[in-house]
Amino acid sequence: MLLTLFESHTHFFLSMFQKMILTKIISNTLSLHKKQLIEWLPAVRYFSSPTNPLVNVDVNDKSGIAVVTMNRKPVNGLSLELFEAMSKALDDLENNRIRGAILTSSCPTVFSAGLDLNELYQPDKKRFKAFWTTFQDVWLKLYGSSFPTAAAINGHAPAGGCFLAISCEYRVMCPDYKIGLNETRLGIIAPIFLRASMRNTVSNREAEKALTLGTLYSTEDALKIGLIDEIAIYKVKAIERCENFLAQFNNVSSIARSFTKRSLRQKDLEELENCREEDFNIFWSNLIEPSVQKQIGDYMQSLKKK
Ligand SMILES: CCCCC/C=C\C/C=C\CC/C=C/CC(=O)SCCNC(=O)CCNC(=O)[C@H](O)C(C)(C)COP(=O)(O)OP(=O)(O)OC[C@H]1O[C@@H](n2cnc3c(N)ncnc32)[C@H](O)[C@@H]1OP(=O)(O)O
Repeated sequence: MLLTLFESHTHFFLSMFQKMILTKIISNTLSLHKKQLIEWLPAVRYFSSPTNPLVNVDVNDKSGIAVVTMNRKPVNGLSLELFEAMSKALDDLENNRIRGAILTSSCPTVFSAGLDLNELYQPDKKRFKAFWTTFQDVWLKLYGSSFPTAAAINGHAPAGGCFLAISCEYRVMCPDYKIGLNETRLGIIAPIFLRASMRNTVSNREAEKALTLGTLYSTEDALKIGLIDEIAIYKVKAIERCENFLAQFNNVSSIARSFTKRSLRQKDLEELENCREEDFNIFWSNLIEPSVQKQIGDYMQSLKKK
Protein backbone atom coordinates (compact mmCIF):
# COMPACT_ATOMS: atom_id res chain seq x y z
CA MET A 1 0.00 0.00 0.00
CA LEU A 2 2.85 2.29 0.87
CA LEU A 3 4.46 1.52 -2.47
CA THR A 4 1.23 2.22 -4.36
CA LEU A 5 0.89 5.54 -2.57
CA PHE A 6 4.49 6.35 -3.41
CA GLU A 7 4.09 5.36 -7.04
CA SER A 8 1.06 7.56 -7.57
CA HIS A 9 3.08 10.55 -6.40
CA THR A 10 6.07 9.93 -8.59
CA HIS A 11 4.25 10.71 -11.83
CA PHE A 12 4.64 14.34 -10.79
CA PHE A 13 7.73 16.29 -10.03
CA LEU A 14 8.62 15.78 -6.39
CA SER A 15 9.82 18.71 -4.42
CA MET A 16 13.00 18.06 -2.49
CA PHE A 17 11.02 18.16 0.73
CA GLN A 18 8.47 15.57 -0.40
CA LYS A 19 11.30 13.39 -1.67
CA MET A 20 13.18 13.56 1.62
CA ILE A 21 10.11 12.59 3.63
CA LEU A 22 9.16 9.75 1.28
CA THR A 23 12.72 8.47 1.19
CA LYS A 24 12.81 8.40 4.98
CA ILE A 25 9.48 6.59 5.33
CA ILE A 26 10.25 3.99 2.68
CA SER A 27 13.82 3.34 3.68
CA ASN A 28 12.62 2.77 7.26
CA THR A 29 9.85 0.46 6.09
CA LEU A 30 11.97 -1.57 3.68
CA SER A 31 15.11 -1.40 5.85
CA LEU A 32 17.12 0.02 2.96
CA HIS A 33 20.06 2.34 3.05
CA LYS A 34 19.21 5.75 1.65
CA LYS A 35 21.74 5.40 -1.19
CA GLN A 36 20.32 2.02 -2.17
CA LEU A 37 16.81 3.41 -2.26
CA ILE A 38 17.71 6.51 -4.27
CA GLU A 39 19.36 4.25 -6.85
CA TRP A 40 16.11 2.40 -7.35
CA LEU A 41 13.67 5.32 -7.18
CA PRO A 42 11.28 5.26 -10.13
CA ALA A 43 11.29 7.71 -13.01
CA VAL A 44 10.71 11.30 -11.98
CA ARG A 45 12.65 13.48 -14.39
CA TYR A 46 13.33 13.30 -18.06
CA PHE A 47 16.14 14.80 -20.02
CA SER A 48 17.46 15.41 -23.42
CA SER A 49 20.78 13.66 -23.85
CA PRO A 50 23.77 15.55 -25.23
CA THR A 51 24.20 14.34 -28.78
CA ASN A 52 26.78 11.74 -29.64
CA PRO A 53 26.91 10.92 -33.33
CA LEU A 54 27.23 7.20 -32.58
CA VAL A 55 24.26 6.84 -30.24
CA ASN A 56 21.15 8.95 -30.37
CA VAL A 57 18.94 9.10 -27.27
CA ASP A 58 15.45 10.42 -27.72
CA VAL A 59 13.28 10.61 -24.60
CA ASN A 60 9.53 10.99 -24.96
CA ASP A 61 8.61 13.53 -22.27
CA LYS A 62 5.10 12.17 -21.96
CA SER A 63 5.85 8.47 -21.58
CA GLY A 64 9.35 8.83 -20.15
CA ILE A 65 10.54 6.14 -22.57
CA ALA A 66 13.90 6.59 -24.30
CA VAL A 67 14.60 5.34 -27.79
CA VAL A 68 18.33 4.59 -28.00
CA THR A 69 19.48 4.39 -31.62
CA MET A 70 22.85 2.95 -32.60
CA ASN A 71 24.20 4.98 -35.49
CA ARG A 72 27.46 3.64 -36.82
CA LYS A 73 27.16 3.05 -40.55
CA PRO A 74 27.16 0.84 -42.46
CA VAL A 75 26.31 -2.04 -40.06
CA ASN A 76 26.66 -0.79 -36.47
CA GLY A 77 29.88 -2.72 -36.00
CA LEU A 78 30.50 -2.60 -32.26
CA SER A 79 33.76 -0.69 -31.93
CA LEU A 80 35.37 0.73 -28.80
CA GLU A 81 33.92 4.15 -29.62
CA LEU A 82 30.40 2.79 -30.10
CA PHE A 83 30.61 0.86 -26.82
CA GLU A 84 31.86 4.01 -25.05
CA ALA A 85 28.94 6.01 -26.41
CA MET A 86 26.49 3.28 -25.35
CA SER A 87 28.01 3.03 -21.91
CA LYS A 88 27.67 6.81 -21.43
CA ALA A 89 24.08 6.78 -22.73
CA LEU A 90 23.16 3.99 -20.30
CA ASP A 91 24.66 6.00 -17.42
CA ASP A 92 22.62 9.04 -18.46
CA LEU A 93 19.44 6.98 -18.63
CA GLU A 94 20.11 5.47 -15.21
CA ASN A 95 20.90 8.83 -13.62
CA ASN A 96 17.81 10.44 -15.08
CA ARG A 97 15.46 7.71 -14.03
CA ILE A 98 13.69 7.15 -17.31
CA ARG A 99 10.70 4.78 -17.36
CA GLY A 100 12.09 2.43 -20.00
CA ALA A 101 14.45 2.19 -22.96
CA ILE A 102 14.13 0.78 -26.46
CA LEU A 103 17.32 -0.16 -28.29
CA THR A 104 17.25 0.10 -32.08
CA SER A 105 19.37 0.99 -35.12
CA SER A 106 19.53 3.72 -37.73
CA CYS A 107 20.86 1.29 -40.37
CA PRO A 108 17.98 0.33 -42.62
CA THR A 109 18.62 -3.45 -42.75
CA VAL A 110 21.02 -4.14 -39.89
CA PHE A 111 20.38 -3.91 -36.15
CA SER A 112 24.04 -4.63 -35.48
CA ALA A 113 26.58 -6.83 -37.28
CA GLY A 114 28.14 -7.63 -33.89
CA LEU A 115 31.64 -6.83 -32.76
CA ASP A 116 33.57 -4.74 -35.25
CA LEU A 117 35.88 -7.30 -36.81
CA ASN A 118 38.57 -4.63 -37.12
CA GLU A 119 38.79 -4.67 -33.30
CA LEU A 120 39.40 -8.41 -33.39
CA TYR A 121 41.80 -8.73 -36.29
CA GLN A 122 45.48 -8.21 -35.45
CA PRO A 123 44.48 -6.44 -32.25
CA ASP A 124 46.62 -4.11 -30.18
CA LYS A 125 46.46 -5.46 -26.60
CA LYS A 126 45.97 -2.07 -24.93
CA ARG A 127 43.12 -1.05 -27.20
CA PHE A 128 41.57 -4.52 -27.06
CA LYS A 129 41.64 -4.38 -23.25
CA ALA A 130 39.77 -1.05 -23.31
CA PHE A 131 37.40 -2.47 -25.93
CA TRP A 132 36.66 -5.63 -23.96
CA THR A 133 36.28 -3.80 -20.64
CA THR A 134 33.82 -1.33 -22.19
CA PHE A 135 31.94 -4.24 -23.77
CA GLN A 136 31.64 -5.81 -20.30
CA ASP A 137 30.49 -2.44 -18.88
CA VAL A 138 27.77 -2.14 -21.52
CA TRP A 139 26.48 -5.61 -20.74
CA LEU A 140 26.51 -5.01 -16.97
CA LYS A 141 24.63 -1.72 -17.44
CA LEU A 142 22.13 -2.99 -20.01
CA TYR A 143 21.41 -6.41 -18.48
CA GLY A 144 21.37 -4.96 -14.96
CA SER A 145 19.54 -1.69 -15.67
CA SER A 146 17.01 -0.54 -13.08
CA PHE A 147 14.65 0.53 -15.90
CA PRO A 148 12.88 -1.96 -18.20
CA THR A 149 14.39 -2.50 -21.64
CA ALA A 150 13.26 -3.72 -25.06
CA ALA A 151 14.91 -4.15 -28.44
CA ALA A 152 13.29 -3.11 -31.72
CA ILE A 153 15.33 -5.33 -34.03
CA ASN A 154 14.90 -3.64 -37.40
CA GLY A 155 17.50 -5.69 -39.28
CA HIS A 156 20.05 -8.49 -39.05
CA ALA A 157 21.39 -9.19 -35.57
CA PRO A 158 24.22 -11.74 -35.73
CA ALA A 159 26.63 -12.45 -32.85
CA GLY A 160 27.16 -9.29 -30.76
CA GLY A 161 23.99 -7.82 -32.35
CA CYS A 162 21.92 -10.72 -31.01
CA PHE A 163 23.76 -10.40 -27.74
CA LEU A 164 22.65 -6.78 -27.25
CA ALA A 165 19.06 -7.76 -28.04
CA ILE A 166 18.98 -10.64 -25.57
CA SER A 167 20.41 -8.43 -22.84
CA CYS A 168 17.11 -6.51 -23.03
CA GLU A 169 13.91 -7.83 -21.48
CA TYR A 170 11.76 -7.94 -24.63
CA ARG A 171 12.40 -8.25 -28.35
CA VAL A 172 10.33 -7.27 -31.38
CA MET A 173 11.87 -8.09 -34.77
CA CYS A 174 11.05 -7.19 -38.35
CA PRO A 175 10.58 -10.03 -40.89
CA ASP A 176 13.16 -11.53 -43.24
CA TYR A 177 16.28 -10.94 -41.17
CA LYS A 178 18.69 -13.23 -39.33
CA ILE A 179 19.49 -13.35 -35.63
CA GLY A 180 21.68 -15.66 -33.55
CA LEU A 181 24.97 -16.31 -31.85
CA ASN A 182 27.26 -17.66 -34.54
CA GLU A 183 30.51 -17.37 -32.53
CA THR A 184 31.35 -21.09 -32.64
CA ARG A 185 31.18 -20.92 -36.45
CA LEU A 186 33.98 -18.39 -36.20
CA GLY A 187 36.04 -20.59 -33.85
CA ILE A 188 35.08 -18.55 -30.79
CA ILE A 189 33.98 -19.77 -27.36
CA ALA A 190 30.97 -17.84 -26.06
CA PRO A 191 31.96 -15.79 -22.98
CA ILE A 192 30.34 -16.24 -19.62
CA PHE A 193 28.05 -13.23 -19.90
CA LEU A 194 26.81 -14.19 -23.34
CA ARG A 195 25.81 -17.62 -22.10
CA ALA A 196 23.91 -16.05 -19.19
CA SER A 197 21.85 -13.77 -21.48
CA MET A 198 21.01 -16.65 -23.81
CA ARG A 199 19.92 -18.99 -21.02
CA ASN A 200 17.77 -16.17 -19.65
CA THR A 201 15.97 -15.91 -23.00
CA VAL A 202 15.42 -19.40 -24.37
CA SER A 203 15.25 -22.81 -22.71
CA ASN A 204 18.52 -24.35 -21.57
CA ARG A 205 18.18 -26.98 -24.31
CA GLU A 206 17.64 -24.37 -27.04
CA ALA A 207 20.52 -22.27 -25.66
CA GLU A 208 22.84 -25.27 -25.80
CA LYS A 209 21.80 -26.13 -29.35
CA ALA A 210 21.93 -22.52 -30.55
CA LEU A 211 25.33 -21.80 -29.01
CA THR A 212 27.08 -25.02 -29.96
CA LEU A 213 25.76 -25.02 -33.54
CA GLY A 214 26.17 -21.25 -33.91
CA THR A 215 22.78 -21.09 -35.64
CA LEU A 216 21.50 -17.91 -37.27
CA TYR A 217 17.69 -18.02 -37.13
CA SER A 218 15.19 -16.40 -39.47
CA THR A 219 12.79 -13.97 -37.78
CA GLU A 220 10.05 -16.61 -37.91
CA ASP A 221 12.23 -19.38 -36.41
CA ALA A 222 13.53 -17.01 -33.74
CA LEU A 223 9.92 -16.46 -32.66
CA LYS A 224 9.34 -20.23 -32.53
CA ILE A 225 12.19 -20.84 -30.07
CA GLY A 226 11.44 -17.71 -28.00
CA LEU A 227 14.57 -15.82 -29.03
CA ILE A 228 12.26 -12.93 -29.93
CA ASP A 229 8.85 -12.14 -28.47
CA GLU A 230 7.00 -10.62 -31.42
CA ILE A 231 7.27 -9.84 -35.11
CA ALA A 232 6.40 -6.36 -36.40
CA ILE A 233 6.17 -5.49 -40.05
CA TYR A 234 8.52 -2.50 -39.95
CA LYS A 235 10.64 -0.44 -37.55
CA VAL A 236 8.01 2.09 -36.45
CA LYS A 237 5.65 -0.77 -35.57
CA ALA A 238 8.45 -2.60 -33.75
CA ILE A 239 9.06 0.49 -31.62
CA GLU A 240 5.32 0.80 -30.97
CA ARG A 241 5.15 -2.83 -29.81
CA CYS A 242 8.14 -2.24 -27.52
CA GLU A 243 6.40 0.85 -26.11
CA ASN A 244 3.31 -1.25 -25.43
CA PHE A 245 5.42 -3.78 -23.58
CA LEU A 246 7.07 -1.07 -21.49
CA ALA A 247 3.76 0.72 -20.84
CA GLN A 248 2.53 -2.36 -18.98
CA PHE A 249 4.89 -1.40 -16.18
CA ASN A 250 2.95 1.82 -15.57
CA ASN A 251 0.65 -0.26 -13.38
CA VAL A 252 3.47 -1.99 -11.50
CA SER A 253 5.45 -0.54 -8.63
CA SER A 254 8.79 0.63 -10.06
CA ILE A 255 10.64 -0.32 -6.90
CA ALA A 256 9.11 -3.78 -6.72
CA ARG A 257 9.79 -4.28 -10.47
CA SER A 258 13.41 -3.11 -10.30
CA PHE A 259 14.25 -5.18 -7.24
CA THR A 260 12.63 -8.26 -8.74
CA LYS A 261 14.55 -7.86 -12.01
CA ARG A 262 17.75 -7.27 -10.09
CA SER A 263 17.28 -10.32 -7.90
CA LEU A 264 16.59 -12.53 -10.95
CA ARG A 265 19.72 -11.26 -12.78
CA GLN A 266 22.00 -10.74 -9.78
CA LYS A 267 23.77 -14.08 -10.02
CA ASP A 268 24.72 -13.55 -13.68
CA LEU A 269 25.91 -10.00 -13.02
CA GLU A 270 28.01 -11.04 -10.05
CA GLU A 271 29.47 -13.93 -12.01
CA LEU A 272 31.01 -11.47 -14.48
CA GLU A 273 31.82 -8.82 -11.84
CA ASN A 274 33.89 -11.44 -10.03
CA CYS A 275 35.90 -12.55 -13.05
CA ARG A 276 36.26 -9.57 -15.40
CA GLU A 277 40.02 -9.87 -15.67
CA GLU A 278 39.87 -13.63 -16.15
CA ASP A 279 37.14 -13.19 -18.79
CA PHE A 280 39.43 -10.78 -20.65
CA ASN A 281 42.41 -13.12 -20.39
CA ILE A 282 40.44 -16.09 -21.72
CA PHE A 283 39.22 -14.13 -24.75
CA TRP A 284 42.52 -12.49 -25.41
CA SER A 285 44.33 -15.83 -25.52
CA ASN A 286 41.56 -17.33 -27.70
CA LEU A 287 41.60 -14.31 -30.01
CA ILE A 288 45.34 -14.21 -30.68
CA GLU A 289 45.57 -17.90 -31.56
CA PRO A 290 47.02 -17.88 -35.11
CA SER A 291 44.21 -20.18 -36.32
CA VAL A 292 41.53 -17.82 -34.93
CA GLN A 293 43.28 -14.78 -36.43
CA LYS A 294 43.41 -16.55 -39.79
CA GLN A 295 39.72 -17.42 -39.53
CA ILE A 296 38.84 -13.80 -38.73
CA GLY A 297 41.02 -12.46 -41.58
CA ASP A 298 39.47 -14.88 -44.09
CA TYR A 299 36.02 -14.06 -42.83
CA MET A 300 36.62 -10.31 -43.25
CA GLN A 301 37.82 -10.93 -46.79
CA SER A 302 34.75 -13.01 -47.58
CA LEU A 303 32.50 -10.19 -46.36
CA LYS A 304 34.32 -7.67 -48.55
CA LYS A 305 34.19 -9.90 -51.63
CA LYS A 306 30.39 -10.22 -51.51
C1 LIG B 1 35.12 -13.50 -35.57
C2 LIG B 1 35.81 -13.83 -34.33
C3 LIG B 1 35.18 -13.23 -33.13
C4 LIG B 1 36.14 -13.22 -31.99
C5 LIG B 1 35.45 -12.69 -30.79
C6 LIG B 1 36.07 -13.11 -29.57
C7 LIG B 1 35.37 -13.22 -28.52
C8 LIG B 1 33.97 -12.75 -28.54
C9 LIG B 1 33.04 -13.72 -28.04
C10 LIG B 1 31.81 -13.37 -27.71
C11 LIG B 1 31.32 -11.98 -27.55
C12 LIG B 1 30.06 -11.73 -28.21
C13 LIG B 1 30.18 -12.10 -29.56
C14 LIG B 1 30.89 -11.46 -30.40
C15 LIG B 1 31.34 -11.99 -31.68
C16 LIG B 1 31.07 -11.05 -32.79
O1 LIG B 1 30.20 -10.23 -32.73
S1 LIG B 1 32.10 -11.19 -34.12
C17 LIG B 1 31.22 -10.40 -35.42
C18 LIG B 1 30.36 -11.44 -36.06
N1 LIG B 1 29.53 -10.81 -37.04
C19 LIG B 1 29.11 -11.44 -38.10
O2 LIG B 1 29.38 -12.61 -38.31
C20 LIG B 1 28.31 -10.62 -39.09
C21 LIG B 1 29.09 -10.27 -40.31
N2 LIG B 1 28.33 -9.43 -41.20
C22 LIG B 1 27.33 -9.89 -41.97
O3 LIG B 1 26.95 -11.04 -41.93
C23 LIG B 1 26.67 -8.90 -42.88
O4 LIG B 1 27.51 -7.79 -43.01
C24 LIG B 1 25.25 -8.44 -42.41
C25 LIG B 1 25.27 -7.95 -40.98
C26 LIG B 1 24.26 -9.59 -42.57
C27 LIG B 1 24.80 -7.25 -43.32
O5 LIG B 1 24.87 -7.62 -44.65
P1 LIG B 1 24.85 -6.50 -45.79
O6 LIG B 1 24.82 -7.21 -47.10
O7 LIG B 1 23.81 -5.50 -45.50
O8 LIG B 1 26.23 -5.71 -45.61
P2 LIG B 1 27.69 -6.18 -46.06
O9 LIG B 1 27.92 -7.59 -45.70
O10 LIG B 1 27.90 -5.81 -47.49
O11 LIG B 1 28.60 -5.28 -45.13
C28 LIG B 1 28.79 -3.89 -45.36
C29 LIG B 1 30.18 -3.52 -44.93
O12 LIG B 1 30.30 -3.74 -43.52
C30 LIG B 1 31.41 -4.63 -43.27
N3 LIG B 1 31.07 -5.45 -42.10
C31 LIG B 1 30.08 -6.31 -41.95
N4 LIG B 1 30.06 -6.86 -40.73
C32 LIG B 1 31.10 -6.31 -40.07
C33 LIG B 1 31.63 -6.46 -38.76
N5 LIG B 1 31.09 -7.30 -37.87
N6 LIG B 1 32.71 -5.73 -38.44
C34 LIG B 1 33.29 -4.89 -39.32
N7 LIG B 1 32.84 -4.70 -40.59
C35 LIG B 1 31.75 -5.41 -40.95
C36 LIG B 1 31.54 -5.44 -44.54
O13 LIG B 1 32.83 -5.99 -44.66
C37 LIG B 1 31.25 -4.39 -45.59
O14 LIG B 1 32.42 -3.61 -45.73
P3 LIG B 1 32.81 -2.97 -47.13
O15 LIG B 1 32.84 -4.09 -48.12
O16 LIG B 1 34.14 -2.34 -46.90
O17 LIG B 1 31.72 -1.98 -47.43
